[in-house]
Amino acid sequence: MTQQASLGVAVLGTGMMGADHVRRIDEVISGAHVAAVMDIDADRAHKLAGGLPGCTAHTEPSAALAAPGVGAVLIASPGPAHEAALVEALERDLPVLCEKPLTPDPDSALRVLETEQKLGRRRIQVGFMRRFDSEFTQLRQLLAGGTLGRTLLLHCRHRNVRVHDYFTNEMLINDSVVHEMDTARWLLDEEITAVTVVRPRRSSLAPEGLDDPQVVLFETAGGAVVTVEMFATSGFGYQVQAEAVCERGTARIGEGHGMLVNSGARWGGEIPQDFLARFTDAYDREVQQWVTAARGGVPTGPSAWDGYAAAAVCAAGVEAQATGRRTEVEMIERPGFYA
Ligand SMILES: NC(=O)c1ccc[n+]([C@@H]2O[C@H](COP(=O)([O-])OP(=O)(O)OC[C@H]3O[C@@H](n4cnc5c(N)ncnc54)[C@H](O)[C@@H]3O)[C@@H](O)[C@H]2O)c1
Ligand SMILES: O[C@H]1[C@H](O)[C@@H](O)[C@H](O)[C@@H](O)[C@H]1O
Repeated sequence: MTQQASLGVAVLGTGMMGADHVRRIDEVISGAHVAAVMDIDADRAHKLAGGLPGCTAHTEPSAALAAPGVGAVLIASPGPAHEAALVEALERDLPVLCEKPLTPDPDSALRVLETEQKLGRRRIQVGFMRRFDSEFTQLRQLLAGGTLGRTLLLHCRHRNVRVHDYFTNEMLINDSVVHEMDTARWLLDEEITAVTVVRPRRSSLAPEGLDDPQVVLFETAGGAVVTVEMFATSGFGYQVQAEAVCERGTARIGEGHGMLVNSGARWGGEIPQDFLARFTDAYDREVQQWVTAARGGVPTGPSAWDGYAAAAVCAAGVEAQATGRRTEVEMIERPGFYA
């Protein structure tokens, strides 16, 4: 029996997510190693590569993709840099795991879809990691099984402790609510057709220029309604929760009932402070599944189509937010290639 070679991954962008994925591939994932890292910050790339035997450091995506031993790409640079990197990876016929967003707008996402279709096989997986979280998976199975009947409503809560000072209203949709756009499409197995945004009174603790919290409402093709409380500066913890209200019952996830401690006349537990802590297992499963598929041929996780659909819903969300009006989502028909 021949032993399959380890997959050499080039990681583009070595900030918070990129560095965490490098650690993950190095320490957790089987069947892969980090063969190259790339960042426009040369020091950052060199420091990271220094701790990894055989890994080369680069400041240009092309150089990293062409580096010795590279057979796959993980893109963790900021969204605006994704399109060029994706197209180059496809031109080299390399499997790609691209952190969300696929690209920041529907037109550029469409160009990526077209390039992948021309290649003739799926090469892209998008980093919507919640699809690999055990609670989200369990909820999807329950809803798909039909014992609770049709899903009528999905209530979501997405709370971050804090955000950078440069976080804007648009980013609240494109960076944060984009996750609910994907999870709602995936949990309900239908497209989102319209978006409305409501702004309650603004928290005095939000950075200037950010109206926080906001409530985002999606309507789906089959008539379900999804509400998302997005509170980016909750201050106390990172919480991602969902409750499906169905014809014959409800189901809730994300309550965080980990260990409860009784002591000193109090009871309580801990709330994770960021996504790296809350979704560690999901990121591990996401990357392992991608590596396994990349070595075997066909990616099975969220596709470029899912990235495009989320970008289309984001565009409607940003317009709804700016105008205060219900905004319909404009999307192309799903190509048979992504059936
Ligand atoms: N799935 C998730 O939960 C999750 C969480 C956070 C971030 N993200 C996504 O991951 C990506 C990176 O986010 P982050 O939080 O790590 O950002 P970050 O700001 O911490 O890091 C970005 C890194 O990319 C580098 N960079 C900038 N321009 C570049 C370019 N053109 N090519 C290569 N590198 C470049 C920067 O120097 C920096 O090191 C974004 O797409 C973001 O939306 C996903
Ligand atoms: O970029 C981050 C990331 O995608 C997190 O998963 C999300 O919870 C945050 O709101 C967002 O700002």
